[in-house]
Amino acid sequence: MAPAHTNKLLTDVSFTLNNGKKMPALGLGTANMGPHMAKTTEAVIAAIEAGYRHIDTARMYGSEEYVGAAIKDVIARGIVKREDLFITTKIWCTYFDNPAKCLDISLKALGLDYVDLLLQHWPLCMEGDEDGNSIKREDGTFVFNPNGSYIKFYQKMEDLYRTTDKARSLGVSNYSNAFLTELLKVARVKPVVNQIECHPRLPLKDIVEFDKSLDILITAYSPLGAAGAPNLKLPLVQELAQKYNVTGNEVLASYHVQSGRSVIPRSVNISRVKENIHLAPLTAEDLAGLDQIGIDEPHSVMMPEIWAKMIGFTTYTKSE
Ligand SMILES: NC(=O)C1=CN([C@@H]2O[C@H](COP(=O)(O)OP(=O)(O)OC[C@H]3O[C@@H](n4cnc5c(N)ncnc54)[C@H](OP(=O)(O)O)[C@@H]3O)[C@@H](O)[C@H]2O)C=CC1
Ligand SMILES: O=C[C@H](O)[C@@H](O)[C@@H](O)[C@H](O)C(=O)O
Repeated sequence: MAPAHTNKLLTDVSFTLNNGKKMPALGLGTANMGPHMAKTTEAVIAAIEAGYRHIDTARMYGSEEYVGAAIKDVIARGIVKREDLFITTKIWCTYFDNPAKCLDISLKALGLDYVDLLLQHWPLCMEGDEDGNSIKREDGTFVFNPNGSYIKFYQKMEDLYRTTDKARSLGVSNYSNAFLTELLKVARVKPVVNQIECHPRLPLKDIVEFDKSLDILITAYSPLGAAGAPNLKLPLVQELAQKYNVTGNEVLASYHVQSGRSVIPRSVNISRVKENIHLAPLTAEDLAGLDQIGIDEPHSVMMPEIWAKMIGFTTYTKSE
């Protein structure tokens, strides 16, 4: 008989941030919903009913309105109180000069007075249209602002954090060690989180170890390898799922949680959202085996190569 997974649930684990606040380890991602956007509300409601307390969104995703509708519903039905939830949103790169405007739009869309965590989405400054959308060239590439500074962008977010009650914690996303080092030379508010692409094919050990040494929590995005969930096909993931009687999704989430990282898988499939909540008791050997996949052949699924180069991701190879 297959050994049972632990009775411990991913939804029961939380981490203490460097400002003393707690962050639930498992969050639901809401990016790239495309034609499934309308299902976001249902997915977030299902997640909260199943015990998730952490939802990840961003102005750039267009999902905040749908997340907001779900929050309104679960609070109205008495399932949770606002203070039980941990809501993250992100300032898009076109608002580098005015993050306050972006946050106000986000809060209105979410129907909230504050978010629990506000992230700088990328350490990049982009040209935008009047709605804050990135301007793209005909070939699909983004137009960067040559005079924009990612550090000044973060400092404006610090002002927002220090002078309003609209963000309970401040963090960054897609920061390499070189960019974080430069930021920390002048930051008055140390980021609590660095949200990065991280999974067995891109373990980014250098960033994971550096951020840990600074007490900056990693949140792992694209844990399944993004659209089509290609990481579920990794033989070691399948082997560990069988060994611990869990799903591949649970192995890929437990890989982070057992290593002290939060993780934000996305799904609009309600049964997947509800069922993939068991913590697999992965051993140090299992974790090292999963890391080794991407140490041998690092592979990003999300980060455009040109962006990676601009922001100092030296271990990066190429997108699929
Ligand atoms: N800070 C940043 O720059 C970034 C942040 N993020 C955040 O991280 C979150 C997660 O990353 P994301 O890139 O969305 O991708 P994930 O790695 O979470 O993969 C999501 C995809 O996997 C599919 N999937 C899940 N389980 C299965 C299964 N058992 N079988 C088949 N397919 C499956 C989902 O389909 P289905 O819905 O049908 O289950 C969905 O298409 C984002 O939603 C966002 O919140 C992501 C990218 C960049
Ligand atoms: O092409 C760029 C990338 O897709 C970028 O837009 C996303 O990774 C985004 O940051 C997200 O959070 O989903």
